Amino acid sequence: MNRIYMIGFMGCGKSAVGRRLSFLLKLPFYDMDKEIVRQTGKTIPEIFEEHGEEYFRELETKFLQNFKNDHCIISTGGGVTMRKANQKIMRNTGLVLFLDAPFREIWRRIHRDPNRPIVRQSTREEIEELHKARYRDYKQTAHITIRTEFRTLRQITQYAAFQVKRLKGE
Ligand SMILES: Nc1ncnc2c1ncn2[C@@H]1O[C@H](COP(=O)(O)OP(=O)(O)OP(=O)(O)O)[C@@H](O)[C@H]1O
Ligand SMILES: O=C(O)C1=C[C@@H](O)[C@@H](O)[C@H](O)C1
Ligand SMILES: [Mg+2]
Repeated sequence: MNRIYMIGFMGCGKSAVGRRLSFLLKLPFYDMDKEIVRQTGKTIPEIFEEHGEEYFRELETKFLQNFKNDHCIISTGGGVTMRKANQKIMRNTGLVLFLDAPFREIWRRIHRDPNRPIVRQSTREEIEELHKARYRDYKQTAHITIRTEFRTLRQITQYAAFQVKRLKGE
């Protein structure tokens, strides 16, 4: 299959870059978190509160297993690489693009957002640890890593499009 997956920590720019890339490459765009909210009829905080994180992780895996569309861009949830099964599905069904943003920038973007259960329940130090702990999985899962510091959304999107075309041999 021929998908493009955007991976990376919360707030790294997956949705913003994914949307722009979808215009540039003329591919439909999907946001995994939004699809899960649509399918369950619950918000992410509600899913975490009512069923716990493991249940949410299971929904993510089910989404990846059952999603049928090809030739599209999928912005994933920040914890999607926690499961090896998810890493495998993504690498086997498309190109995986990791947006590597510095933690202080990520924190600035996410720390006040009430819709992020993991951030709401943790200190800055704990979230920084989580970022560190996940970093290797993002790197290992990705076909393409883009460092976003000092780059505008437009520059990141253009670079992403260039790398995608290069890897597809276009
Ligand atoms: N390189 C950048 N320069 C300036 N602003 C950026 C950049 N990347 C992202 N942003 C802004 O940071 C915010 C978070 O980006 P976005 O929502 O795309 O992240 P995300 O990875 O999809 O986060 P999540 O899915 O966890 O909510 C947005 O307001 C976005 O416009
Ligand atoms: O980093 C995470 O674990 C998460 C990121 C969000 O995209 C959501 O998928 C959810 O809030 C969990
Ligand atoms: Mg997003």
